[in-house]
Amino acid sequence: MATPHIDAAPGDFADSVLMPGDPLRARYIAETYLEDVRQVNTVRNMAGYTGTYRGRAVSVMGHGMGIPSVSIYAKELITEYGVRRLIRVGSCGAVRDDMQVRDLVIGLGACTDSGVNRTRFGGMDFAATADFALTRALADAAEAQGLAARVGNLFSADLFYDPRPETAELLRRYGIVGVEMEAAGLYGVAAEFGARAATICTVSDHILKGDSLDSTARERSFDDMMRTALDAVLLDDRGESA
Ligand SMILES: O=P(O)(O)O[C@H]1O[C@H](CO)[C@@H](O)[C@H]1O
Ligand SMILES: O=c1cc[nH]c(=O)[nH]1
Repeated sequence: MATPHIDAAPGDFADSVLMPGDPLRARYIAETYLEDVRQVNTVRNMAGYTGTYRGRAVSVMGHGMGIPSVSIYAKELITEYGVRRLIRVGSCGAVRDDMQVRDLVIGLGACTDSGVNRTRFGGMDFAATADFALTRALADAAEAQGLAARVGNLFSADLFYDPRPETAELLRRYGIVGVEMEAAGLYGVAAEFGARAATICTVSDHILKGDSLDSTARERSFDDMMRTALDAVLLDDRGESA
């Protein structure tokens, strides 16, 4: 049944959904990697598509920017459309000395300055962690393609433009592998509503070194990440049926 934010019909989404922040990245993934693809969401131009990848039904849909936005879409996909697996395919900033633009990172956990998980978790600190098997499938899929992917803690920021000059250095000291804006919220939604979630990101900029990719590159050049996420769905299927 349609929601205020998704006008798809029941059954329009596959059980596994890749979710970039950018709906145009969703369109690129659908048009480049899926067969028999059709658009299943149009509301607010938050494009959603369903097709097949190597014969398996997969959906891809944008989730917008920030935890409030991803929380709406993830919740509705899980509770109204029966989605069981959500893989965020994002961009992120790097802070570590040993990282650079285009590195791949997988978010085993996600720290945050957002209060949403305390709100949902009775005022206590919720450890926002990805689904282990799905995370392992992402790591295995990257390795199978010969790609190096760093697995670790993300930082999901409420503010893209953080006014605190000390934040990036603090995150560097704690070994944060990527600064983005949604994973901690996505993991909280998945825990609340009983689904499985994971995150893979491509480094789009280095916050301390000052390197940065342009918007076109962020929309349509993260193919290693996209293929890794799609292959991870297939690998995860094998784990679930074992
Ligand atoms: O490129 P996406 O997936 O949107 O991810 C990152 O980019 C946006 C900020 O530019 C935020 O959504 C952040 O999480
Ligand atoms: O949220 C984001 C995404 C990319 N780079 C950042 O610094 N933050």
